[in-house]
Amino acid sequence: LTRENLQKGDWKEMQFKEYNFSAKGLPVEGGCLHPLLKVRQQMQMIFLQMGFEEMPTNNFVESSFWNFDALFQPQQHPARDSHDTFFLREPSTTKTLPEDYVERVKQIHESGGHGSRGYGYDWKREEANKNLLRTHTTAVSSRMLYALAQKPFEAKKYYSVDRVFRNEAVDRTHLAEFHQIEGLICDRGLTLGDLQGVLYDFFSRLGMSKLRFKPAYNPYTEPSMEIFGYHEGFKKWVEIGNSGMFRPEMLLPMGFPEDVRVIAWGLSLERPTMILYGIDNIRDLFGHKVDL
Ligand SMILES: COC[C@@H]1[C@H](c2ccc(C#Cc3ccccc3)cc2)[C@@H]2CN(C(=O)Nc3ccc(OC4CC4)cc3)C[C@@H](O)[C@@H](O)CN12
Repeated sequence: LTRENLQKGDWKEMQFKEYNFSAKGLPVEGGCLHPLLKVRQQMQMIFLQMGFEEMPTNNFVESSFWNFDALFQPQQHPARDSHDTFFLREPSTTKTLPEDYVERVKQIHESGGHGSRGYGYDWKREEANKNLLRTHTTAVSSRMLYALAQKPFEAKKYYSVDRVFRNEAVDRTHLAEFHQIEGLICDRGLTLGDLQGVLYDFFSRLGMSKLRFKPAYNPYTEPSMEIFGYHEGFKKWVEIGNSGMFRPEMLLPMGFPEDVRVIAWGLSLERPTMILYGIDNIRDLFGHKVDL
C-alpha cells in the first residue's frame, strides 16, 4: 500500500483479513546495564564511602607537561615515545601553562634541588607543550595537586575513574584504551603504612582482604609497590594494581610544604569487571567489534 494508492482510494476494492486484536505483539527485549558501568558505579560508591572526592577528568586531551613533566618523568623516557603515546596533530601544542611553575619543573629535571640530583639533561619547553591523549589519570592528579598547593594547606582525598589511551599493540586482553581507576590522599606526614592501610580498606570492599606488596618502579613514585590480592574463587594470587608515594621532585616544585606527602594507587576497570563477570575476552566488554 503506497501513499499514492491510499490517496487514489484503491484500498476500497482490496480484501483485508479481520484485525486480530488478541495477537501477541513482538516480545519486548529488556535492556541491561553494561558491566563496565556497573563496576564503575561500585568503585565510585566505595570511594565516596571512604570520603574521597571525584576529580574532573573530562579532558581526554592533555599536554605532555601535565601528563609527564609535572610528574618528574624525564623527556627521553620511552613511555613518552609515539610508540606508546598518541600525540595530537591538531591542536598539536598547549599554549597556556603556569610559567613560574614550568620554570621550577625545568629546574628540577635539569639540576635537581630540594636534595634531588635531577636528571642533568636539557629540558625542552617544546617537548612539554606537545598535546597527547592522556596515558593515565595521574595527569589529572597532577593538575589537582598543583591547584591544591596554591592554597593554604588542607588535607584532601581524591579519586578518578576514566578513559586513558596507550599506543600499544591490541590483543585479546589489551586495547589501545582502557579505564583507569586512581585514588590519592594528600596529608602531612603520611607513611607507606598509611598507603598499605588504605589499600587494605579499599580492596577489602572489593572482596580482596589478603594482600601482598611487591617493590616496583614508577618514574613519579618512590617507593612504589605492585599489589597482589588472593582471589578466593580462583584460589590464587592476582595482580590487582600498582601504588606509591609521589616523589618530592613532583610535590615540592608545586609549592607544597616539606612535610606534605601524597600516597596514591591505581587499577583498571576492565580487569575487575572481567573477573567479577567471568568475561575472558576484553572485546566482549569494550572496544570496536572486530574479529581478530
Ligand atoms: C597498562 O595497563 C596496566 C593495567 C592497569 C593499571 C596498572 C597500574 C595502574 C596504576 C597506577 C598508579 C601507581 C602509582 C600512583 C598512581 C597510580 C593503573 C592501571 C591494570 C592493573 N591491574 C588490575 O586492575 N587488576 C585487577 C584489579 C582489581 C581486581 O578486582 C578483583 C576482582 C575483585 C582484579 C584485578 C593489574 C593487572 O591487570 C595488570 O596486568 C594490568 N594493569
